[in-house]
Amino acid sequence: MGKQVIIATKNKGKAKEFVSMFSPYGIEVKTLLDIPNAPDVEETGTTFKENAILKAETISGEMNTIVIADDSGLAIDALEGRPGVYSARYAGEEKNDEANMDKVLMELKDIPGEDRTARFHCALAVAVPGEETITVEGTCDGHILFERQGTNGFGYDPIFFVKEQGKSMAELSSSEKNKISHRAKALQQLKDRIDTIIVKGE
Ligand SMILES: O=P(O)(O)OP(=O)(O)OP(=O)(O)OC[C@H]1O[C@@H](n2cnc3c(O)ncnc32)[C@H](O)[C@@H]1O
Ligand SMILES: [Mg+2]
Repeated sequence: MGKQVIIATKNKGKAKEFVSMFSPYGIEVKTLLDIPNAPDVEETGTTFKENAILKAETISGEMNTIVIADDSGLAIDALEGRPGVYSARYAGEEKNDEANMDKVLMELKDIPGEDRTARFHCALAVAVPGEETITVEGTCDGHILFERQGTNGFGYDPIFFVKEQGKSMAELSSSEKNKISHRAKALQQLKDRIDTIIVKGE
C-alpha cells in the first residue's frame, strides 16, 4: 500500500518503462509528467552521470523528497560516441525521435555493417535529501541498422539492433526490452537498495 518512487523525467517512453520495471515490487511510479509546471532542468553536464545527478538533485531539492533521474543516450563508435549526451536533441531543440534517427542514418550511410557498432547508456541518480546522491550505470551493446525495424519502444529503438535477441530494440516486447536494456541493467544495481529509493509507505 502506497509505495512510490518519483522519477524526474518528462520522457513518456522512459516513464512507461519505469512503470513496468517497478510494478513487480508493487511500487507506483510518479514522474514529472504527473506534476503540472514541473521545471525543465538544463542538462549542462558532459557525461550521463553528471546530467542524471543534476536532474535528480534539482528536483529533489525543489520537492524535498527522494527523487531518481535517468540520463541516457546512444553512443555510436563510427561517430566518436555521438549523439551521446545530446541524444534527445541531436537533430534540433524540439526533441524529434524521427528526425534524430534520420540524422544518424544519413551520417552512417557509407559505413559498412561491421563498423556500425553502438551502445545505449543509462545513468540513474538517486538524490536523497541530506544524503550523498547514489549513481549507477548500465549499457546495452548493439549496432545501427540501415533502416528502421519495429515500432515498439521509443527514441532510437527502431534503428538499434540487439545481436543476442536477433531483433531491433523496437521489435522486442516491453518485457523483453526491460530485461536487457541499459535502463534495466542500471536499475538492477539499485535492487538491493530498493528501500532507499521509496518515497511513501502510507
Ligand atoms: O531528460 P528527461 O526528461 O528524462 O527526457 P529526455 O528524453 O530529454 O532524456 P535524456 O535527456 O536522458 O535523453 C535521452 C535520449 O536518448 C535516447 N534514448 C534513451 N534511452 C533510450 C532507449 O531505451 N531507447 C531508445 N532511445 C533512447 C532518446 O532519444 C532520449 O530522448
Ligand atoms: Mg533530457
